[in-house]
Amino acid sequence: MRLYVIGAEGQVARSLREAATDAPGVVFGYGARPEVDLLQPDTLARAIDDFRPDIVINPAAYTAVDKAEAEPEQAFALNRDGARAAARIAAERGLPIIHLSTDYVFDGAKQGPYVESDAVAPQGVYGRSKLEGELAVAVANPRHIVLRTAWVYAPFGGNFVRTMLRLAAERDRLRVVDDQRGCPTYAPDIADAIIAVARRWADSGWSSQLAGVTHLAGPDALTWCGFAREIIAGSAARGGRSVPVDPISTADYPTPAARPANSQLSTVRLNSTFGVHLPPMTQSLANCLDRLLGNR
Ligand SMILES: NC(=O)C1=CN([C@@H]2O[C@H](COP(=O)(O)OP(=O)(O)OC[C@H]3O[C@@H](n4cnc5c(N)ncnc54)[C@H](O)[C@@H]3O)[C@@H](O)[C@H]2O)C=CC1
Repeated sequence: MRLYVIGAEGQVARSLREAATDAPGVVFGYGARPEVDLLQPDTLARAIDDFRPDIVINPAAYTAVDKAEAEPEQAFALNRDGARAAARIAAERGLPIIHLSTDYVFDGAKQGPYVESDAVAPQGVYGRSKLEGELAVAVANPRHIVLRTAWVYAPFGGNFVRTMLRLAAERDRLRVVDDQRGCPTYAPDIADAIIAVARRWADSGWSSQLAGVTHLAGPDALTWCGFAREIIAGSAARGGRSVPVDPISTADYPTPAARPANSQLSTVRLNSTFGVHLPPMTQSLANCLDRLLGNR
């Protein structure tokens, strides 16, 4: 099975690169800027023609949620138009595409986990651009799987876990939002899940039941404050500084982009359609902290 990944250094793309060393029977190709730039789709078309994959995977995105409010053109250029171009290039070559999207397509008003058929209502530019990307991918390529993930963290890249560890080293107390709830998702778990989804697809062949949106997120829902406390406790257990984490409200921490109060994702479809189950948050966070704090 040959998988072509757009991007190489993002949290998910780099995790796929790492997973490649432990994925028998899978040959990976990658395209990163400047050679492959989704804003110049010809570069992607050439790279795909060279590599000849069985499946294209698109984790590349404009992911700066707050900055997107000030530069919507850039967000839409990549998250909608770039996504459409990648799906079309795959479709023109008879290839399926696995595309990554976000929990921020929801408004957060629901009580409990969101399922794939729930109404979408993004609160900001980033969420709107990703939602329009989902729709554009579906129109451009009927053989698509959109995997909506959430609250992504990894031992590398810009993410909440690394920010909390840095702040804990600099400050005596942390104040973290306690009225937004979501599912932290470890990028290496996303990579394993993408490979499992691709294998399922390759082994049993395409069926239209696979198409559409599937939620791919960690099984545990927490608030940012709750997650921060887990991170600090895990860090302290590995010799890091232990600092108190005080709960604050979203109103106490205004940001340019509004975020959903609840974006917990149900993974029932991921489990039943693809047979994929992500590890518990405690296990994945421990793996991340072990890598970050040098315990392995
Ligand atoms: N980071 C998060 O918390 C969440 C991410 N997601 C989605 O998951 C996917 C993966 O996210 P991450 O790996 O965390 O993102 P990231 O921000 O770590 O990486 C983004 C990637 O996009 C690439 N990229 C940017 N502009 C490009 C261009 N013009 N051409 C080609 N590549 C370009 C970058 O080089 C980088 O590899 C994205 O679709 C994102 O929207 C969904 C929910 C939460």
